[in-house]
Amino acid sequence: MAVIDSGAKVLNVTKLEYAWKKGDVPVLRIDALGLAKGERVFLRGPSGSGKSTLLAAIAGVVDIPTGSISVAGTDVGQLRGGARDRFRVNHIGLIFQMFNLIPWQSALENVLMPCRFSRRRRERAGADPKLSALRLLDELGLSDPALVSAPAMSLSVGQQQRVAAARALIGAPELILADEPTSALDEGAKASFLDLLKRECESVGSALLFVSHDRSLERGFDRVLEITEVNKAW
Ligand SMILES: Nc1ncnc2c1ncn2[C@@H]1O[C@H](COP(=O)(O)OP(=O)(O)OP(=O)(O)O)[C@@H](O)[C@H]1O
Repeated sequence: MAVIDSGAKVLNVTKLEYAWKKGDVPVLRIDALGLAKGERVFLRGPSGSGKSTLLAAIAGVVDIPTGSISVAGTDVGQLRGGARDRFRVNHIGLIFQMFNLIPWQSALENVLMPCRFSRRRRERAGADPKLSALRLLDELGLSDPALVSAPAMSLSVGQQQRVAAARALIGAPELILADEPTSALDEGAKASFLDLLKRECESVGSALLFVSHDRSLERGFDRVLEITEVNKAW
């Protein structure tokens, strides 16, 4: 069980309304959604119900004309351009379906990427970020030096997924957003990856919002939310 400080919210979504095109019917209408510090929440829901759109809004990838989203006490919607990008790398770790690794860079270089762009993440990664990256990779099951130094594109899907998780976790961002990162894995690999991810979030103190339509994965989370109950637009 994660240590949850219910007084300190890492994520606060209030009266959010979002449509992909101005004038279209909104895909998201959320009155209130919050995550406490260190809390691990499983958000499930059918295909097309707005899960990925919600994560994009929280990450500040899309603009929110109505409502507010605060992450670690900052209203993401109030940040513009480069400031929003800097905020994202400082405070949020992302694990998406396609992992978004830089294919020609090594596994280790990919994990260290947030530390290159964020002094905060670098400082929070300890005296030697490289050692932290190697520790995270090791704990996520990637310890073979040949794999650690191999270009990301030469790794298997499961290995790439571990690299993406280590990259999200390095430097202990307050919030990890994971969008179906297990979709390409078999059942056994899904469960063990998820156990590792939850354990690592707990060890670095990050809250986790894990999105999936796969209900077999929801065990062991602090809270399970059904998006069709949270998202009134659905
Ligand atoms: N880039 C986009 N431009 C326009 N519409 C989009 C875009 N991305 C998603 N949508 C639409 O928004 C709605 C919600 O999609 P979203 O991807 O958020 O759902 P989801 O619950 O994550 O689905 P899945 O489980 O299949 O990934 C859908 O109707 C989808 O067609």
